[in-house]
Amino acid sequence: MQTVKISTSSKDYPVFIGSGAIHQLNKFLLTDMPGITNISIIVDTAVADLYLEHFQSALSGFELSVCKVPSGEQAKTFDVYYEVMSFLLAEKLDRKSLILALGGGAIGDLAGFVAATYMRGIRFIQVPTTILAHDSAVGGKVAINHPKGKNMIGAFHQPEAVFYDLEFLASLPLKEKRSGFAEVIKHGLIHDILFYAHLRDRLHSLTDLSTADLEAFLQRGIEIKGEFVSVDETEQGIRAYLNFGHTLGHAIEAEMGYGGWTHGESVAVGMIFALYLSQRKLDLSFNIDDFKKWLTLLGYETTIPKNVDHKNLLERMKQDKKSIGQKVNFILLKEIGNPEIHEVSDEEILEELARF
Ligand SMILES: NC(=O)c1ccc[n+]([C@@H]2O[C@H](COP(=O)([O-])OP(=O)(O)OC[C@H]3O[C@@H](n4cnc5c(N)ncnc54)[C@H](O)[C@@H]3O)[C@@H](O)[C@H]2O)c1
Ligand SMILES: O=C(O)C(=O)C[C@@H](O)[C@H](O)[C@H](O)COP(=O)(O)O
Ligand SMILES: [Zn+2]
Repeated sequence: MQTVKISTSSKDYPVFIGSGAIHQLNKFLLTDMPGITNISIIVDTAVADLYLEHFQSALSGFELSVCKVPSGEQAKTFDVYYEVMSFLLAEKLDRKSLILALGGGAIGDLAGFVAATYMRGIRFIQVPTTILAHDSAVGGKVAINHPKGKNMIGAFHQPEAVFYDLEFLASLPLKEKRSGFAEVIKHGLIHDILFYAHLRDRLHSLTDLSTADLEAFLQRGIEIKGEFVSVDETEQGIRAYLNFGHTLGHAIEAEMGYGGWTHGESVAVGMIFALYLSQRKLDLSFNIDDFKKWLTLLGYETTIPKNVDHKNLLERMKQDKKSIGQKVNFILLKEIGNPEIHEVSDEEILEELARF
């Protein structure tokens, strides 16, 4: 098992990565988190069917309750948030209680936001079950969506630890593997040209990946994420680089109706768009056609669907959290591994969307 240490201004915590990682959780709770009164597991129904029994059998000596929520983006709604809050109150969680988020990024984001706001903040642990969650479980961004925009209601609240048991990943459908790998590729593009080159070299299919490769890719992704978060926990500056591909990506997700396209599928298209803008505005030297061919081989879409209205996308991008005074800011690349934030005018965005 590997451990990556995440160090932020509000908290330091470990990310345990490897097969069987959840079997270390009980010991961690007993030795590193004294005084826990009771624990609530927040889990989506699909993950519960697959893994809840197995997960619960790894825990003993605690008063446990289980709160099941819908799977996918349906979990990140105000109604579900309210239901979970009501559940925790009924279960009498207090300020010494613990929340365990068992699931993908949607569950981590929801449960983390619940933990951040229940009685003004209680402790939680991330137990990610998707590839994508190598990103979402680390760094403390927690949120639910608003119909007007992704993650519009949220907080920064770091977990006490992350237990990333790679055995969970075996049951992931291909679509979800693809979604997760978009963020792995993002981590390479924004920060580590050698890692990106290594991914290009090794990743020809998402179905025949060796466990060793998968583990190494996820660990490197987590390390890169940790580097940004440790310098800039609350996104005053360079943390925004982790948003590469998300300006358009989030607009696509919201415009298509949350869950229509997965987060990673939308981010992949958003990254291609940001690469075109990077060529236009920063003279990025990079073969985008070749990149698109690679993504196509891996099964990604490489442009927005024909029926999506460009003006609607622009309006959504104006509500992105990086937009200031209705001016849209994109994360662009000067070169691979070297991101910058740049304002892009409405005219430039619409022109590039028309060409896209
Ligand atoms: N907080 C952050 O820093 C951050 C970073 C990236 C993404 N996100 C958020 O994460 C969410 C996407 O995360 P996700 O892709 O993990 O989504 P998810 O939690 O919706 O999981 C995707 C689907 O896979 C299923 N699933 C989960 N684990 C499984 C398993 N082991 N086997 C089979 N099926 C499984 C779920 O039930 C769901 O249907 C988005 O809401 C995105 O905004 C947050
Ligand atoms: O951790 C971050 O910072 C990121 O931007 C990581 C993204 O992959 C993630 O999707 C995040 O939730 C987006 O944040 P938002 O602030 O744009 O909602
Ligand atoms: Zn993301």
